[in-house]
Amino acid sequence: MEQFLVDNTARYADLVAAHALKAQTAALDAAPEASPESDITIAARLRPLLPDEVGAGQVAGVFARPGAGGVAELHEMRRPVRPTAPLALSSSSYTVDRVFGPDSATEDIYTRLVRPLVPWAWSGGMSTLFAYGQTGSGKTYTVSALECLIAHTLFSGDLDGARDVYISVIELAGKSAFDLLQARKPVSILEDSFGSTHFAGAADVRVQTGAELLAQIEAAAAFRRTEPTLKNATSSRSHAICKIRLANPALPQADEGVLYLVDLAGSEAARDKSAHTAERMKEARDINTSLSVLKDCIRGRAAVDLAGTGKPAYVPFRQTPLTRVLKHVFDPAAERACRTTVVACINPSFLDVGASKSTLRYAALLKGAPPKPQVVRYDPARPSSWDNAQLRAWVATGSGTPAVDAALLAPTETGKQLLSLPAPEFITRCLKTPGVSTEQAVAFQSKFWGMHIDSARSVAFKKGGSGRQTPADGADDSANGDSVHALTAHMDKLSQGLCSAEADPARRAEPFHTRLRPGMVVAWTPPEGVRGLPVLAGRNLAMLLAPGEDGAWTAAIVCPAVLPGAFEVFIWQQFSAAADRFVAEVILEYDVGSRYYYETV
Ligand SMILES: Nc1ncnc2c1ncn2[C@@H]1O[C@H](COP(=O)(O)OP(=O)(O)OP(=O)(O)O)[C@@H](O)[C@H]1O
Repeated sequence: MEQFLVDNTARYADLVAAHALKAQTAALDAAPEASPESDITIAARLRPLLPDEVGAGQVAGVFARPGAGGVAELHEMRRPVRPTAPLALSSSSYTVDRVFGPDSATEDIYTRLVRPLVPWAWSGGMSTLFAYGQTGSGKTYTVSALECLIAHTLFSGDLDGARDVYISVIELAGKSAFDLLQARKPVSILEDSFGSTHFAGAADVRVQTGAELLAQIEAAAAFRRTEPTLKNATSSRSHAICKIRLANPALPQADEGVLYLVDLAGSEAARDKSAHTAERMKEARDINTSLSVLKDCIRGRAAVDLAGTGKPAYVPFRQTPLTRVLKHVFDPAAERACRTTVVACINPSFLDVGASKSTLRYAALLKGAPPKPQVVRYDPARPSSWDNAQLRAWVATGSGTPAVDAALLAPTETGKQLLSLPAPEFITRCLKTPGVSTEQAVAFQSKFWGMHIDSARSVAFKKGGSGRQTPADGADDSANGDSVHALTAHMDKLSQGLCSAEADPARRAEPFHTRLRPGMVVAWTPPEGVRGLPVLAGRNLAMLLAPGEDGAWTAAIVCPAVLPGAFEVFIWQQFSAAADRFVAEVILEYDVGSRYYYETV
């Protein structure tokens, strides 16, 4: 096909020129400008043909429709079925918010569509910029230039107030994630019990000037893996994600702003891969897999927009690390408002019209109305919904005798912020109240966390029941309770030795009580009035250590840890209990990066 096009380049160019003439005389339907209120804006950027492409006789096959702002036109010429039939053009058009032609500068894209993301994140919102398109279409070129402009705006002094700015940069390749600010140290992508995504183990560097921010981005770029391919001499073989966190020191109780800048790896058509080695082929497979899940999420998100029809929506964002990071863009249950700008990058060559069509199709699909963020309403059973006054009122009545002084425990924090507080800090604050013992403080912290876990579980069940996201996208609900307090999402498959699951799959079907073994984590029922052990109001976990006499087991307490959603084994807090106190197996995996256990989804 490519040879057919090359052989007929002159005819193709004539047909395109004739089409352009017709289009100019026709009335052009002006595409609507991107609404400033819209939560997602889509740009298409057509890069210029590069000198070597022009040298090879390639011509453009994708154009910005003149005067129409947001319409891209593509022209294909197919080999006729009958050799004597005249060559004809098949033209199609796609509408996005704005199409930037080959002469447009990155500053144009920034001013029109990207700049509004910065004040949004500055004021505590979540903003995301991502560029996608086929390999060699200009994603890295565009994102790097936009990063410079964003760094300038963040430190220009034009935005109200002061923010502490932190940056992390990671690379996602297949199922692995690497910290580009720590010389490619492996990290994990974890989801906490509030549904937020974390780069566990990644550096989070504070920067105080635009130059420092850019220096970090440049340092990270030096560690990003690129390889020469047929299409691009410096092809990125992975997705790069830069996360800029904006903390407001004047309002510590407010949500932090987050700005994600994502340069996706490019998709490759079969002919782009003809010279790939086995290793390049594997990379290409991983890239195409994660991009195809991204497309499924785009499709799912579009289906959510049709939710008024009663059609249940399925957005499979938990399937790959990439879509887990971009979850807030697609998640129908997201609680935080999020603004997104997508730049669909296009190589305009007539040889790549098929790939450009696919890029534009998904861009157009993203243009639908975004899922509305849910309003977090006060729920007395849900600590993460409490403001400071509601939290303090509960502490005054729910912390035992003597009551913990709420002003000392939570001077400014909301319920969600107190849940995020490291356990030792929580306990230290409780101990500031005269008369409060360590046991009381530990039990109170456990009760508070237990309440959060239980409320998260009931939210997950409600969502499942309403036909929205079902627990953990098909996770084994009986084993892990639900998707919300199953926070995990390990990128690297941890070895069986680091996982509490039964290693032998055949044995997993056996009744739970016949499978008890050292290392297994179980939910258990503590006896009434047990003393000296932290007992949670909700589910209690323990790790079995060794069988004892009369069917009893020695076990160690497993408690919620400092990092939200993580668990740690209190190996020093052992107890002995009859096997009938153990009610279900709970599968935890050990994360080497954070050194905590996480429940598997
Ligand atoms: N708007 C543009 N103006 C001029 N040159 C451009 C433009 N966009 C991209 N290029 C050039 O095109 C080539 C490919 O660009 P880039 O590496 O950004 O592509 P990519 O989409 O990131 O590719 P991959 O997915 O393979 O990493 C580079 O040489 C780059 O300098």
